[in-house]
Amino acid sequence: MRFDKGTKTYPGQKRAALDRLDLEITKGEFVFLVGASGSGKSTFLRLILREARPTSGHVYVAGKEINKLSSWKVPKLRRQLGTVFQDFRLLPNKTVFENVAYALEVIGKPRDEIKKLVPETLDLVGLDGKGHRRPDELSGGEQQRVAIARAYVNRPMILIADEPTGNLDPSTSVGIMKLLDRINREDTTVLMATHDSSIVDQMRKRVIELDEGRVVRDEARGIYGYEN
Ligand SMILES: Nc1ncnc2c1ncn2[C@@H]1O[C@H](COP(=O)(O)OP(=O)(O)OP(=O)(O)O)[C@@H](O)[C@H]1O
Repeated sequence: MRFDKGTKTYPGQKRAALDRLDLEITKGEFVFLVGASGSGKSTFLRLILREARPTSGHVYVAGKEINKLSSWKVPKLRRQLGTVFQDFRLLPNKTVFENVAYALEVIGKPRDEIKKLVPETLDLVGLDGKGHRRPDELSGGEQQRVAIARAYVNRPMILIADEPTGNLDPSTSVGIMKLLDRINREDTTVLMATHDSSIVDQMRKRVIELDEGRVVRDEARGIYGYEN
């Protein structure tokens, strides 16, 4: 993924939420996106997901220029991007198995493949034997594992995680990070926006810090590096 002077100014705003960003994230990297509230992290992720479009400059994701992609091709792009959020976003009336299977049903995967892929992925995230439960019968950490399974079941090129440990206690968060690290080792790019300084300090991965829409720090094995 690459930003070439990628800029986003929201309608009616004077200041750009992202200001001429130049950076590249290559396949298989693990990247933390940090920065104070309002620094532009969500806007960065929204451009990649094409939930927003750059006002100027270029953003390339999975070899495509985001702004040139016709809207009917957007679902195909999003299939290559798994997403995980702070608030899990599971379907409450579906079981764990159904939540994960749903991600494959909507893209038209055949039933026999779904039957194979879902248990495999639940196993990978440490939820084997819990497929029949509903989200309210799981701990927060387990619910986040379901969300990760759902994001990963289709083996996306990039996993985007927006504050995935934001609702979890520190030891549960460590378990979630081990899982994201494992997924990264399978050659999936992981891009994680976070305010969790202890996680960033423990992992020592690439850290990109934004401030007022600009990159103010980009370190290969960085730390969180600023006060919340
Ligand atoms: N829809 C919008 N309309 C106008 N301005 C917006 C919109 N969304 C974000 N902004 C502005 O763009 C800037 C960047 O916001 P953004 O949400 O990307 O920050 P963030 O780093 O994700 O913050 P947080 O850590 O609080 O989620 C802020 O100044 C914000 O007020």
